Amino acid sequence: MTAAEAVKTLDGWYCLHDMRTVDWTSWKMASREDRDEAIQEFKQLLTDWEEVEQAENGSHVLYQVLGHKADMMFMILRPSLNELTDVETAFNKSKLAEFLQPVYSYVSVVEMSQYSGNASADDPKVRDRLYPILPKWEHMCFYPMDKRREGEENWYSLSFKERAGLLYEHSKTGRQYSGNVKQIITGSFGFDDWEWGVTLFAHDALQLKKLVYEMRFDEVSAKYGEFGTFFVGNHLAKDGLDTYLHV
Ligand code: VOV
Repeated sequence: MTAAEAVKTLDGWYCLHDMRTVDWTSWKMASREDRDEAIQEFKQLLTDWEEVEQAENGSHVLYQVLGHKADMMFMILRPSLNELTDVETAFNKSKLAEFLQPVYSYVSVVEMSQYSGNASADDPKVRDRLYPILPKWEHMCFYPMDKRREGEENWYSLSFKERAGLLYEHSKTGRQYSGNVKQIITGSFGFDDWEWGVTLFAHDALQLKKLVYEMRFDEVSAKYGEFGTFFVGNHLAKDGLDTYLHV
């Protein structure tokens, strides 16, 4: 059997998803001054990140996660892995981070696969996909995924044409959610434990469930999709931090 052809990808900003739980016990035990200092310092960090976003050198969002898996979910985009590491390290050195436990992280890069023609990185629409300013919509969902390679169900031995056809069907389902769900697909081959990260934003949380459910029936997901841990949360704006961290 001849090898199937790999699809070419366009790759944009590097991406870190960083999930933390809050150690509420030690947060409550800290003095009021220490808590205030931690919040102020964190807000300053967010202000610095906002400047990066305004200069279109990266983007970030913060969500408050439901359930025990995490409390805070950051998604941070930067032009290089080095800059992403600098952001992570600066945050880890902050006072607030002393009260947070890292519980999950995911490293990837914004990706567009070239199944339907050759998109150019000079096209402004393509640039917006590769270097997205993340939406600050009410809800966000993140999960990693693989494409199966087991017996007859091996994505990586399908021809280019077969994969392109399946992804075309996939995109038709996705497009029905245009305006209601925004997806950002990040590739993580060689970077993390799964092959892609899926990040979805919605104004109405139910739209996330409806889209992911409907896609389960698309052949590409039904036959070839394998999924990791799901995280879902509500947008946490800078001016909501005092309320969130008030004890
Ligand atoms: C919100 C809707 C939505 C829309 C419009 C959409 C469209 C598209 C298009 C046009 C393309 C192909 C070109 C490209 O842009 O890369 C893709 C590609 C991809 N998708 Fe998608 N997808 C959506 C949504 C969407 C979801 C919800 C998922 C998770 C699957 C699920 O079952 O839980 C997903 C996954 C992917 C992946 C992993 C890839 C890369 C596949 C590869 O082998 O390279 N995707 N997707």
